Amino acid sequence: MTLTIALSKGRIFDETLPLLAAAGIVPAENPESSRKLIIGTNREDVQLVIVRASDVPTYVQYGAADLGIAGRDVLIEHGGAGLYQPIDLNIAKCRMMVAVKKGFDYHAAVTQGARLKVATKYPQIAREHFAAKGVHVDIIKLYGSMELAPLVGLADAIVDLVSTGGTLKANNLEAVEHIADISSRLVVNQAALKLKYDTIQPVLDAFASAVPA
Ligand SMILES: Nc1ncnc2c1ncn2[C@@H]1O[C@H](COP(=O)(O)OP(=O)(O)OP(=O)(O)O)[C@@H](O)[C@H]1O
Ligand SMILES: O=P(O)(O)OC[C@H]1O[C@H](OP(=O)(O)OP(=O)(O)O)[C@H](O)[C@@H]1O
Repeated sequence: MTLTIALSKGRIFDETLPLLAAAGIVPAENPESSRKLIIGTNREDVQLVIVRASDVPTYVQYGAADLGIAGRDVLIEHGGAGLYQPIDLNIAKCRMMVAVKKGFDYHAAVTQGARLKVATKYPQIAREHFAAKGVHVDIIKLYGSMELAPLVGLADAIVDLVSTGGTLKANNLEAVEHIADISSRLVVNQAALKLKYDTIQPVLDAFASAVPA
C-alpha cells in the first residue's frame, strides 16, 4: 500500500527533509527544480505530492494524501475537519500578529470603538480575534502582500505572519498585537491511519522523535 505525503514547496519542504530522513524517507527530486507534482522517494511505498501550503489540509481531509504538513495558520482557517493532528513539529515558526502603519494609533482607535478595515489572508483568524475583543471590523480578504494594504489606504490594519519582523520594517509597519504562536503540525487522514496503521505509525514515531527543540 502506497503512503502519500502532501507537502508544500519552500520552507515547509526544506524543514521537513530532516524529519523525513529520520523516517528513512529521502525524496528522489527537489520540487524547487522539478516541475513534477508527484515525487518518488527512496522507498517504493512512499510518494510525496507537492501542493500549495493552504491546500495541504484539503488533500489530507479527502484522503488524496494520507499525511501532510501544514501551518497552524492554515489549519485554523481550514477548520481541521477529518484531520488527526498528532504532532507539533516545531518547524516554520512564526507569529500571527496585527500590524499597522507606523504612527497609526491602533490602541486609541480600538478604545474609541472605531470600525477598522483589516486586510488579511486569514479572515477566520482575524474575525475570531476581533470578535473576542469586541472590536468591529470589515475584513478584506487578500492572497498575499498584505503589508501593502495599509500603505495605499486599502486597510487600517493587517493580520499576517511575522518572523524576523523584516517585512514589516521594510514597509514602515509595526506589530501592535500578538494573536497566536504558529508552527507546523503533522496531519493525518483519520481513515488512512486505521487502514494503513502499520505503515503510518512508524513514520509518526520517527517524526515525533526527530522534532527539533
Ligand atoms: N516568515 C515565516 N517564517 C516562518 N514560518 C512562516 C513564515 N511565513 C509563513 N510561515 C509558515 O509556513 C507556512 C508555509 O508558508 P509558505 O510561504 O511556504 O506558503 P504560502 O505562500 O503562505 O502559502 P500559499 O502558497 O498556500 O499561499 C505558512 O502556512 C506558515 O505556517
Ligand atoms: O517577519 P519576516 O521574517 O519578514 O516574515 C514575514 C513574512 O513572511 C511571510 O511571507 P513569505 O515569505 O512566506 O512570502 P509569501 O507569503 O509571499 O510566500 C509573511 O506573509 C510575511 O510577509
